[in-house]
Amino acid sequence: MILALQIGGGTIVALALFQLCLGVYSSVAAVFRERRLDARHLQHFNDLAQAALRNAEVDRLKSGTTWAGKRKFRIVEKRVENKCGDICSFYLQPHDGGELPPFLPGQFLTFELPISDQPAPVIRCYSLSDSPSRLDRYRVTIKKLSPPPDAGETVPGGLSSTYFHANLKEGDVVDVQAPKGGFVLDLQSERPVVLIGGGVGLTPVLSMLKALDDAGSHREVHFFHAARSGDDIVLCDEIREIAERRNNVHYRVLYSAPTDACVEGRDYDCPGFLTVDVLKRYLASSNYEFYVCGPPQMMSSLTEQLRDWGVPDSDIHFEAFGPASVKTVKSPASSREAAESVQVEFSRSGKKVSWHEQDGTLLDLAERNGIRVASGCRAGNCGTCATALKKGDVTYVTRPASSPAQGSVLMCIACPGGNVILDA
Ligand SMILES: NC(=O)C1=CN([C@@H]2O[C@H](COP(=O)(O)OP(=O)(O)OC[C@H]3O[C@@H](n4cnc5c(N)ncnc54)[C@H](OP(=O)(O)O)[C@@H]3O)[C@@H](O)[C@H]2O)C=CC1
Repeated sequence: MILALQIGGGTIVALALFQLCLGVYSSVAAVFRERRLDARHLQHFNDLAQAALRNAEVDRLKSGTTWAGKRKFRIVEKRVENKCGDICSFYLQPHDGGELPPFLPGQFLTFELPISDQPAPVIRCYSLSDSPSRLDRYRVTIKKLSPPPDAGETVPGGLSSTYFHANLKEGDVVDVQAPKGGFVLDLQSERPVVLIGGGVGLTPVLSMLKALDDAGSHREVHFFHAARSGDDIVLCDEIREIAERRNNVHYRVLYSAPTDACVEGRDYDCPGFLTVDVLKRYLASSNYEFYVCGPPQMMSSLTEQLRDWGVPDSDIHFEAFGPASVKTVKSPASSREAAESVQVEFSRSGKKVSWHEQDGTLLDLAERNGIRVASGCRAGNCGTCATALKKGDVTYVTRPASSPAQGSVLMCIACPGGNVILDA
């Protein structure tokens, strides 16, 4: 009921704002038409009206008119996206038949999956890969993670991605938390933007591109899409369709291991890895906003190279799920003697343990000592591992996607800054 009222209220506010902007735009347009002023002025007012709408929408989303906790969604379509068959899109609609709140481009959904043999629901985050303006269904695009080729049979594949691919089918219902995440495109900016997607990491940046397209943005956009070959690449037709329609959007594909069937110049633009040297071939300068999502090695090397090229940190936006791969902050202990340790007390479990730099994050330390802490993305995005800090300070090894509640810390990306007591 509250949810329905919230959504209804949000929709009414958005509609009222839309009508207001439309009214202002129409009357200004009429005046300009009468006075026979040129089309550039009309375009300017059109842009202003659109910007006002975008700002209102961003404010509404930031204020959180979505849903609390988990909500049931039905898988209405499952679509294999690549030749290898290891990447599938899942289209989701609310099982309650209610409204689908919009999201910010780049955000993700958090799933709670009842995987058999697991002591508790498995929590995983997947980026939304479609346009934020689509209010009929959400889409996530998931790669089935296989064990490394030389791992033998002892190492399992990705727990959650295997569950999605092998167990979930059209008609099934899943528990989903509302869209969240701080890796979002700044829709208010007018600066040129570079969107970089490596492998299935293209999903959040594809959503960003679609948001710009839907908004009719005139921003200069360069989309770089890195994949192994034509067998692995996904959703490129959707990007190509936008790039062909819009002069301001430029699309380049890189294959690191093209097969014999891949033709350079037709299927892809460059062989090899995406590096800053490649970017320099296509970009006039480093003065762009960069949004990067891909495999950890690519994220680390590319963000480092961008910094060396002189791109300020404020213009480098990235996201990685999984153990922190792009370090933005020095671990507190890196400035200390390796032998020095601090005491970590897990008060609820009644355990006190020493922490050294090699112990990693507080979540790693807790798990190694048999302390169960619910966790999801392990990258400071989903907030599942937020735990009350009763005493002491922590330092984050990567930027948290959003600040945890006052007095809580995200254990998956936190290291102790001295002796600490945690409510775990
Ligand atoms: N919101 C998020 O945070 C999301 C994150 N992801 C992450 O994106 C990643 C995508 O994985 P996957 O699809 O398997 O990607 P791939 O392993 O297929 O990698 C994509 C491309 O990047 C290349 N690459 C590897 N290392 C580098 C490097 N150092 N510099 C430049 N390019 C490099 C690969 O080359 P080669 O393989 O030939 O070495 C390949 O061509 C996953 O780690 C996933 O967790 C995915 C979705 C959403």
